[in-house]
Amino acid sequence: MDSLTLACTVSLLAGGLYWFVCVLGSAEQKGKHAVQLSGGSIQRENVQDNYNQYWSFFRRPKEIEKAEKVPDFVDTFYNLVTDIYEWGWGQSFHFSPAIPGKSNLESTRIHEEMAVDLIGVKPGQKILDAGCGVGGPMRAIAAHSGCNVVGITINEYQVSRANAHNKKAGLDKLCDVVCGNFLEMPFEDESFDGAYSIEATCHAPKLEDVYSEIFRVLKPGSMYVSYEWVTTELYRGEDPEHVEIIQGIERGDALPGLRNYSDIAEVAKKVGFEVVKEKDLAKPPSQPWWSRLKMGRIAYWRNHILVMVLETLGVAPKGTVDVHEMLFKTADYLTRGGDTGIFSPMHMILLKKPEKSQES
Ligand SMILES: C=C(CC[C@@H](C)[C@H]1CC[C@H]2C3=CC[C@H]4[C@H](C)[C@@H](O)CC[C@]4(C)[C@H]3CC[C@]12C)C(C)C
Ligand SMILES: C[S@@+](CC[C@H](N)C(=O)[O-])C[C@H]1O[C@@H](n2cnc3c(N)ncnc32)[C@H](O)[C@@H]1O
Repeated sequence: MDSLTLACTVSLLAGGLYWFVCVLGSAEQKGKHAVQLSGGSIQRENVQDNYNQYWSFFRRPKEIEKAEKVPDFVDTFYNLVTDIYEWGWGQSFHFSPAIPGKSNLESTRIHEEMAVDLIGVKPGQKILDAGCGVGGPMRAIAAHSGCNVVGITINEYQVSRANAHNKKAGLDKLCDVVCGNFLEMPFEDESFDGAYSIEATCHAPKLEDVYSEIFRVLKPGSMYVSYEWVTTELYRGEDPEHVEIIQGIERGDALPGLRNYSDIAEVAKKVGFEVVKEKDLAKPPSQPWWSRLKMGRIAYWRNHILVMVLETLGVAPKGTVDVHEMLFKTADYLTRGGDTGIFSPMHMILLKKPEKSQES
């Protein structure tokens, strides 16, 4: 082979590799690239062990029932998946109904803005994002409403990602992120003008515990909206296929147990909220939220090959392939949950903390 042919072959191979890794594998919002996949706050040599530990929770269902263990197991889960989510989905870790003619990014933003519009807050007021992830919703909501948003997440790595994104977006004056447990928040009573949570409270072992904390930190007369993960009226506990789908969703998403839609308002009333509105945003005429998962299937295969290559080369930590495979399977359970109509990730509930009565 002459030197010209060799040079051409080498540049073609290098170009192909660059295209495969950086172009095909690029992050939706340039948040993460495949070559940067990590285990969050877990040291790279411990990623595999942590993944095995995560699964062992499900081999001992009694452990999951022990409420105090859940935040740790959720934290481990987010160390394992945060980079993969950012790389393959974007900075907003939730679903939204597909909107004809709109991109995924636009539909996501519309779904987020709806949350803050519902709680009727004014620019300059302070609102809480309970379970804020890396802050995709927080930035959209701060920019749209002009409110100061304080987010809380159990995962330290997400705090660092959210802070970096906030700064880059020029929204660090409006957005603050705290690492903590939303079951016992480090905030004063009656210190927020509003609150929202997007697909996050499903991680609480008892919904009552997180709702009562949010109730405590809200000022009287202010509102809270939540997009809840629930089983719908079509779910039948005696149908083995339904049980398989729901268990698949729970295992692949670090959930201590999905609740039925009919339980949500009951819990809210029990802790003192008034229920203003309740609606499953996934129901027609909304377009399927799961179509984005279905359309992504080819990309998941490509991602899987890429993750295998990167793990073999020692670029991605050992265990990344297992985590990716878990997500791959989870995407299928979620799609089946959507297709059968037994599951919704966007059961919206709008709540109000009552004004103080004259006597009190
Ligand atoms: C609210 C939660 C998370 C919801 C979603 C943001 C995530 C649920 C399943 C995730 C994914 C599944 C398949 C992955 C794919 C195999 C990979 O190549 C790229 C990332 C995925 C698309 C990933 C992205 C995020 C999800 C859609 C829960 C945890 C309460
Ligand atoms: C699926 S993500 C959604 C994040 C964000 N709402 C979004 O839509 O991008 C769930 C979030 O809830 C947080 N979370 C779960 N359990 C928590 C707890 N006990 N305390 C604080 N945050 C928690 C996770 O750390 C994660 O940030």
